Amino acid sequence: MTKIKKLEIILNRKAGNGESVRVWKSIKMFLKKNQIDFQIHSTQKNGDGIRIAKNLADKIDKQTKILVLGGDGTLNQSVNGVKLSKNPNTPLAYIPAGSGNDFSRGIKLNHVKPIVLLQDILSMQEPRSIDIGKATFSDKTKYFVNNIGIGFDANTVYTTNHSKRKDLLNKMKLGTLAYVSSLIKVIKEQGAFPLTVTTKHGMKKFDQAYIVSATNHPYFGGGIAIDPLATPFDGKLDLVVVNKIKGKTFIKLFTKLLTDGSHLKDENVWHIQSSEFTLSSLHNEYGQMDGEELKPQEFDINFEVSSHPFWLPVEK
Ligand SMILES: Nc1ncnc2c1ncn2[C@@H]1O[C@H](COP(=O)(O)OP(=O)(O)OP(=O)(O)O)[C@@H](O)[C@H]1O
Repeated sequence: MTKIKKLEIILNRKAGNGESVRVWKSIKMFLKKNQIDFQIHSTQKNGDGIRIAKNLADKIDKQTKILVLGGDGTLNQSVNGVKLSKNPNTPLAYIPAGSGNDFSRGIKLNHVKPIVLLQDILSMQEPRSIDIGKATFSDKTKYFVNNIGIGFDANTVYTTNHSKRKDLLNKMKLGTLAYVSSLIKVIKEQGAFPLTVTTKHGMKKFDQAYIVSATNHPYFGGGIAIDPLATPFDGKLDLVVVNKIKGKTFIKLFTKLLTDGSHLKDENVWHIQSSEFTLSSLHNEYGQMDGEELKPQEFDINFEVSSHPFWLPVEK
């Protein structure tokens, strides 16, 4: 194993309802045993990941690697922090320790044990480039590793986060139950909304959009393959728009979504792959980015595919 000088570790101790602390204990033991120098930077609140990653990337040297230990939200913040720094192409290493871990699933690293992943990360000489999304809002630019959703999935994220029972169910290791009970509420409450998609080939209008996902890889919501055809290695983003449907048609489509992915062929689903497109909805809707809430708003977002170097042993 090539010796690196130091690991700067961004740790979210709240990620994965304690999973990150469990993973961190085993990693710490390995680092101490192998006399690898490290410094830990714990996030204390939302937004800390951006600040810490920016500060670290501002003064990074060649023998130091930044390692992110947390869930998709912590990785999102770390990528955005690096992009704001003086060295926006600073590679990031990542060990998933969240609840959903959709990014690691999307790059097919979710079955790799943390210590095995750490050994690969330490020995890598060159980082690998992986697609990420770049979203330009009217007032800001944000990068995302998984997806940005408007409507149904975003409403589910919002409803779960604001559910009074969430903390209790999480403590009882029943987080999925919180998600399912939110899902039932959202199915009842989420309405259709108008959406305009603009690509280099023209404009498409939807009067009854219901699920809208601009995605870098197949997964949202902790392993639901909204877009089985998406890959973070093709230099494109995918867009899936599902129209509002009811009753048996909805159940049939939902079953396809949760089982064999054939929903993409359904007449109520529209799917494109493109390096750039714009989404516009003049309707107050919930939004989510990598599982984190975007406050309800009228969306007007330009999407472009981008990429970032990662210390991650991925195969295309
Ligand atoms: N010390 C802290 N206390 C409370 N919240 C924190 C703290 N540190 C970070 N956060 C916030 O915790 C949230 C969740 O983090 P993260 O997404 O990494 O974990 P997760 O939700 O368990 O994983 P996943 O997104 O993969 O499901 C993020 O919004 C992050 O800003």
